[in-house]
Amino acid sequence: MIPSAQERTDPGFTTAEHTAMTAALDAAARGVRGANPVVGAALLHQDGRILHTGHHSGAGTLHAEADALRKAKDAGTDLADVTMVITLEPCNHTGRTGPCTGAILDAGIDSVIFAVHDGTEAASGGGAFLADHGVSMRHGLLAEQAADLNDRWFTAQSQNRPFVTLKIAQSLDGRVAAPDGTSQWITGPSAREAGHEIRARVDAILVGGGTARVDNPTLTARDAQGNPRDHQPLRAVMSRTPVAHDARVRRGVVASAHNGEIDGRFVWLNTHDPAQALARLAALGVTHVLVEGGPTVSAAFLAANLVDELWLYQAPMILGDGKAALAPLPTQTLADAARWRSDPVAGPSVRTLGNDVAWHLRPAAVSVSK
Ligand SMILES: NC(=O)C1=CN([C@@H]2O[C@H](COP(=O)(O)OP(=O)(O)OC[C@H]3O[C@@H](n4cnc5c(N)ncnc54)[C@H](OP(=O)(O)O)[C@@H]3O)[C@@H](O)[C@H]2O)C=CC1
Ligand SMILES: Nc1c(N[C@@H]2O[C@H](COP(=O)(O)O)[C@@H](O)[C@H]2O)[nH]c(=O)[nH]c1=O
Repeated sequence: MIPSAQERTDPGFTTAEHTAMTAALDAAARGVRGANPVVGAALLHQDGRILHTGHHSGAGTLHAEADALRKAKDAGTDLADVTMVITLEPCNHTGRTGPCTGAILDAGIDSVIFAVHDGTEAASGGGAFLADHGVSMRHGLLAEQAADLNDRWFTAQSQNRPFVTLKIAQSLDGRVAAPDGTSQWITGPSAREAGHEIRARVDAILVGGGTARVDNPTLTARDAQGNPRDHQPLRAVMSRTPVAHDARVRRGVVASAHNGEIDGRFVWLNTHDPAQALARLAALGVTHVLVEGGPTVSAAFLAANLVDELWLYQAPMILGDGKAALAPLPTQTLADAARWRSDPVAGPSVRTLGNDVAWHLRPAAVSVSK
């Protein structure tokens, strides 16, 4: 569930519209974080009934508006006297899917309420476009909640960088490897499979040189049987030391679902600066990157405030010594500690996976101008 809707009704909106936006926000939370914002939509009849809701399930899938309209079409719902209530301004461009503005006009919807503007260069202007085509447009309803829902996505967009997901698989005492460097495996099969699901939906996966040297990982996306998944992320190693010629991460892997030229490729990022690494990945077309450690690189991204989402997998194992999950950060006193909060998007923020626990988090600080 999304943080509860604000108690007061926004001026200019009815209670039914308020309820519909709350339903749209809840629907948005069924999506996943990544290259695209999470978005929800509700079709509200004049008589107060919410006819259908829709949500966006990630890059390449139907947008929330189109999802709600598809449900309406499948159910044969009459869309006369219906307002489309959306958490984000409808897009006005053709990306991997068609423009939502067109879908709204085609469906004969003549009234739209959206919560916050889509300020991205490619998708913005949908509100004005629809108004020009005779649709009654209103916005600002539950804008605070809607802006908060995608705060880090807006930040990443404004910084022209990929959305960054960090994954850590640690012991009960917060360690990611034993003193001799062994770490496979700390978490069990279910938690690791969840990690592979993330690998399968990002454009790129990044590790530091230490992980590349100690683990010699493949960084491929695999299913529960160990077979390669259709989509393979670009595999990146961030280090000043060149990556060994025979490193597994350099080995070719075939992505059968071709989403771009970078799929399954390897890239060496010769830098210690996370912002530079992201700029390089962005130039290659990466919009969502999974940072899989190790502790030095994870800490560098956190110190630079460049982590938008964190998946923390914790195993009931005590190592006692070995690598801490994060290299030291500059925090000296509790008041300066970086705060995180449970993420309501993509299912329960805390869940049990086999013997392990997965905790889905996002930075607590709101660092976006709304
Ligand atoms: N359980 C888990 O989830 C995971 C565990 N691990 C474990 O972690 C251990 C490796 O730890 P660690 O060496 O910290 O791994 P890292 O992957 O963080 O690699 C650190 C190395 O990356 C380079 N580097 C890149 N950016 C920076 C930066 N900003 N500052 C300093 N160096 C940077 C340096 O190499 P160079 O000098 O060549 O430039 C540095 O030595 C292994 O034992 C591995 O098994 C690793 C990943 C996940
Ligand atoms: N040890 C550890 C993880 N480690 C991560 O997995 C990488 C190995 O990837 P691959 O060679 O493709 O299987 C390794 O380098 C590190 O990034 N992950 C987890 O989910 N649980 C674990 O216990």
